[in-house]
Amino acid sequence: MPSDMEIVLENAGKRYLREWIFKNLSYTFKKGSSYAITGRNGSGKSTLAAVLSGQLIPSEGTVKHSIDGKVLDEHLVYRHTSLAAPYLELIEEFTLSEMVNFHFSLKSLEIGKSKEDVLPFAWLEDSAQKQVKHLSSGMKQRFKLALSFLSATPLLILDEPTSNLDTNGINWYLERLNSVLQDRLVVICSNQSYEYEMCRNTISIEEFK
Ligand SMILES: Nc1ncnc2c1ncn2[C@@H]1O[C@H](COP(=O)(O)OP(=O)(O)OP(=O)(O)O)[C@@H](O)[C@H]1O
Repeated sequence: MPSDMEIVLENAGKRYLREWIFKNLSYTFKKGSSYAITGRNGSGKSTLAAVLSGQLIPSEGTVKHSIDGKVLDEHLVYRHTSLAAPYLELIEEFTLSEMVNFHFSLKSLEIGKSKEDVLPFAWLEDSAQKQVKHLSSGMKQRFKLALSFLSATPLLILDEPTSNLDTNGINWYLERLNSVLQDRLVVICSNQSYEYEMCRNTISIEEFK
């Protein structure tokens, strides 16, 4: 079972040049709970996801990640985080098998899973020798989600999780999401209620302008 992750934001704000994307955000994110970050296009959902994943540092205020009660060095947050998003690319030249091997040389697999389980989990077992660049957009999204779902990280952030997925893919996503909600801290950035309606908490980023 992944460790216990907590993220505490205190008066956090992020600005690009003169534009404040969000301000005065104080919030605690806890393991075993799930959080939807909602808001219109361009409102700052992905920016907040980048702060939560340790990729961006707030322009004001603080963000503190801790694992099992110990505060993490901000440079180490990425090791404990899985982020799946349409704008994050995989290594396009790799075959899917190579991508699985590479990804899980950096991250541990969920207990009870092996690398051989990853492609069947994503319904991609027939594409093991295909290059990532030759996947369809929906296949690629399932692959990205599968790598995140199966990584034993306490923090799982999904930005626009069902983009490019068809109805079967959306049901696939909902089932797999359900199975990780209890054990991890899950954050979903979305405008589509069906993607996040199982989340216990909703943060409307537009309230923090
Ligand atoms: N690196 C950057 N430099 C300057 N502005 C940026 C940068 N990254 C994002 N922005 C701006 O920050 C604002 C919020 O963008 P963000 O991608 O976080 O929104 P979003 O809510 O995720 O949007 P969408 O629903 O369209 O994905 C936008 O105005 C965007 O142009």
